Amino acid sequence: MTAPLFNKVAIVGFGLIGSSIARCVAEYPGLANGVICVDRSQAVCDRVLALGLAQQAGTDPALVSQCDLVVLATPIGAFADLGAVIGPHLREGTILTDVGSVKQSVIRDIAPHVPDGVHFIPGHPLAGTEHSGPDSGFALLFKGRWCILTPTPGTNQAAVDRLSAFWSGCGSMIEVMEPGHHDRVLAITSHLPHLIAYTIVGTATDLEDHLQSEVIRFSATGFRDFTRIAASDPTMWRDIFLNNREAVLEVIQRFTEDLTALQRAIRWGEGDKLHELFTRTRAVRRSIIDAKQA
Ligand SMILES: NC(=O)C1=CN([C@@H]2O[C@H](COP(=O)(O)OP(=O)(O)OC[C@H]3O[C@@H](n4cnc5c(N)ncnc54)[C@H](O)[C@@H]3O)[C@@H](O)[C@H]2O)C=CC1
Ligand SMILES: O=C(O)C(=O)Cc1ccc(O)cc1
Repeated sequence: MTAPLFNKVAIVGFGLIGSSIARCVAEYPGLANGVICVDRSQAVCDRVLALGLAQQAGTDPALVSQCDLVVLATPIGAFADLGAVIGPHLREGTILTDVGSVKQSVIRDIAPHVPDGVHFIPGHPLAGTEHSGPDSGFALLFKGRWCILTPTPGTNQAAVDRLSAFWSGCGSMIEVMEPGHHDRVLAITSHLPHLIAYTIVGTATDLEDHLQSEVIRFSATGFRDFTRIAASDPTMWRDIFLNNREAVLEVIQRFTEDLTALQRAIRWGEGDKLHELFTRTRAVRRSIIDAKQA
């Protein structure tokens, strides 16, 4: 039998994503011999042990010194402090990665704390839900989903290959990308849609208060889909918007211009304009579904 890719994996921040990775390690052979949980919440550590998701769990960052793969999976606002407390405990040869939704800020916050001989490879699985905490994870979360790695120039290629193999073993497809490009792509495909969902649900709730009406009670499927996204973790999303500020502001500007053009088309009864856009967007949806089935 060949040895697993890693001996022990430390997962720092054991919520939806961290616990899903741990479940992959438990369920899929060849990834690692064991998992150590590091979480600032003792209640989370107790729950992780009760669920049998790690062999050891605690709040002490020094636990990472036993591991050859360390995955940071807290909200990204915690990364700068976390880098400072974890850095001194990393062993030479260890791969340090993360799952944060923004990549340039993560590199800014973590890289200064990475000791020589430790391979820092930022990552982002494009998979998740609106739920949080160790009970909400599941091993199939990453199956058939992209995982983007954004190594900086000079990163050891063997370490990148080893981390790629780990994510492949979790069921992901791997893409390597420049961090700034990642942040611009995610601003439009993930961050703006979440901002729109938060806005629509907020607007509808305000309207409901104002009109003393039942906007939410009679909401149709479209609105309900937005409420799912708008139920996502407030701390995580606050950190994403504050840390991908420029790219998000840029896409908000573009979106606002396009929305204004639609507003004008509705005001002036320009049905052809509306129809042409809706035809194009329907084709986009179909191409996404076709690509998934291919
Ligand atoms: N939720 C999602 O759909 C996705 C999230 N991500 C990224 O994954 C990361 C984690 O997200 P979730 O798993 O949803 O979060 P979560 O809220 O489910 O879990 C986060 C865990 O981190 C712990 N934590 C917070 N600060 C800490 C600190 N300073 N030290 C140690 N532990 C700490 C919390 O106690 C909690 O157990 C975020 O950076 C997010 O951007 C990436 C892809 C999808
Ligand atoms: O729940 C959803 O629809 C998501 O979009 C999950 C998600 C949230 C954040 C990410 O960085 C990646 C995926």
